[in-house]
Amino acid sequence: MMAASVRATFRLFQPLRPVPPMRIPLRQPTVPGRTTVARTMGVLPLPFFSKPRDFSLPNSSWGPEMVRLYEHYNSQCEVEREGGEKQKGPWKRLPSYNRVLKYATGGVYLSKLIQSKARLFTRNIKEPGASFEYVLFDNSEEQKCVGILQAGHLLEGPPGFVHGGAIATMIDTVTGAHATLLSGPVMTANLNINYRSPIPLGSTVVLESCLDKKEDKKTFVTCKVTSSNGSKLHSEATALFVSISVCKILDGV
Ligand SMILES: CCCCCCCCCCCCCCCC(=O)SCCNC(=O)CCNC(=O)[C@H](O)C(C)(C)COP(=O)(O)OP(=O)(O)OC[C@H]1O[C@@H](n2cnc3c(N)ncnc32)[C@H](O)[C@@H]1OP(=O)(O)O
Repeated sequence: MMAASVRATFRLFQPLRPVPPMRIPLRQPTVPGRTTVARTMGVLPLPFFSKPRDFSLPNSSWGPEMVRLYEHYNSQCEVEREGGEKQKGPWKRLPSYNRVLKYATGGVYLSKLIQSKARLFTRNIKEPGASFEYVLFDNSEEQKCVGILQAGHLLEGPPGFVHGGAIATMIDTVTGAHATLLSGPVMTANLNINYRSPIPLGSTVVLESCLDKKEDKKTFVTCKVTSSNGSKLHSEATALFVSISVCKILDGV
């Protein structure tokens, strides 16, 4: 019953794609002598206006390498043309929330309607810098997605190094977000990782996901994890994502 009503609601939010945190203006520009309040104020209850936290923005726990790489890609999200005019650049920063529903159009509202405790596990350690600090950038023209990860102290596997499962999680996150952008809703069907050299805990690494090929429901991507200056290969992976319908997820697959 619950699944059916959620499914009906979710259809309104298709297709799955990122949205800016707030699409509906709270207030429209004030015209002298007239107070204008967005019409939607009467439609949506006030708590729905709270802005979700975007975890992909710099915070005080980010080290110099994390900040440097963030700035490197972020500076290419908007480029200045001759004459000073700004236009979209080749890269796009992807926002990052603590609940998957918030990625869908209108999902911020849906996320609040469904009072589930479910949270995206890469974004649920309260202490900044303790686990996965990451930001994703997408380059649709080159069909590439890059993740910059600073691996915190709670991700330890072998003493002083990052746990292989945490590395797999981040490869799945970067390739999964990339495949979603390429093909819409997908699930990981296969993830194959070769761990080449350990990642020191606390270090910043770069994950680069590239489209290999698309065949009907299948999206094949490859991923490389390298040190922040690209000199060391830490891991390489291939992944297969299979397109699914959102209704299937809501029905419990
Ligand atoms: C703003 C940003 C936007 C982005 C916004 C994203 C935000 C969010 C961020 C978080 C990102 C986290 C990303 C995590 C992503 C998961 O971690 S997903 C969780 C882990 N994965 C699972 O639990 C999947 C479990 N498996 C399944 O549900 C089903 O087996 C599958 C994978 C959906 C496939 O089932 P199906 O739809 O029935 O597919 P089926 O018809 O059997 O097969 C289709 C084709 O795929 C092939 N295939 C299926 N499975 C396999 C396999 N394992 N190996 C090889 N081939 C296979 C079949 O042979 C078939 O091939 P063809 O015959 O067509 O050539």
